[in-house]
This record gives sequence, structure tokens and C-alpha cells, in this order.
Amino acid sequence: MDIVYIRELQVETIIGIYDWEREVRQIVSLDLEMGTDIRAAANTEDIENTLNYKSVSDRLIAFVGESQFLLVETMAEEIAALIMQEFNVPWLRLRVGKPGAVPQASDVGVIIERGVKS
Ligand SMILES: Nc1nc2c(c(=O)[nH]1)N=C([C@H](O)[C@@H](O)CO)CN2
Repeated sequence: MDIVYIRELQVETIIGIYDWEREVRQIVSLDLEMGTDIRAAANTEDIENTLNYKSVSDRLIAFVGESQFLLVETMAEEIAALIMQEFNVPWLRLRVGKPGAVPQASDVGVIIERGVKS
């Protein structure tokens, strides 16, 4: 299996459990690895034959930017389901980080893997 990836995609959104977090937009940082087979694209140099990381990034920016989740866990599960369904991705690994959440840490969040890796 090959991987198309996106690293440190940063999107402003409403997220968090505290009152102030329901009013102030914060940055979430996403890393996404998506299982695919790149050989058809490599042989044809046709963007239609691959997983377009720009299209995925644009969808993530729109979805996360409009969302209002309480927990990073919920955001991660919803992103995973969306990417697998809309882009026909059989397996993915996703990190959702809130770099501003704990001042003493450079980043906090969750990492999930979903689907079947072939
Ligand atoms: N496992 C989690 N822990 C915490 C979360 C979360 O979404 N998942 N969220 C918070 C607060 O919203 C925090 O980000 C504010 O600093 C705390 N712990």
C-alpha cells in the first residue's frame, strides 16, 4: 500500500470544553496519511488517477473551519469517516492536535487509525 499524506494542515475552529473555548477560535493542526495505490498516476501522470491532496485539504479546511466540536476525539472520528466515504480511502492515520491548549506543551491531541491496511 502507498500513502498520500498531508502534514500540519492548520485550521481555525471552535473546539473545546471550557466556556471561553466556545467563543474564541483556536488552531487545530492535522496530519493525515491515506492508503492508496499511486502506480496508475505514476504511469499516466493524470491527476484523475490519484488521491488529490489539494482536494482533500480544501475539504478538511471547509469541514473543520465550520465545525464546533467539544473534543478532539469527536473531530478525529468525524474527519476519518468523511475522508473514507468521500474520497474512497480504505485506511488512514490521522493526528488532530491543539497546539495552543496546554501552554507547557508544544502540542496535545489524538492519533487514530481507521480502516483496513492492505
Ligand atoms: N483527551 C482530551 N482531553 C482534553 C480535551 C480533549 O478534547 N480531549 N480538551 C480539553 C480542553 O478543551 C483543553 O483543550 C483546553 O485547554 C482538555 N482535555
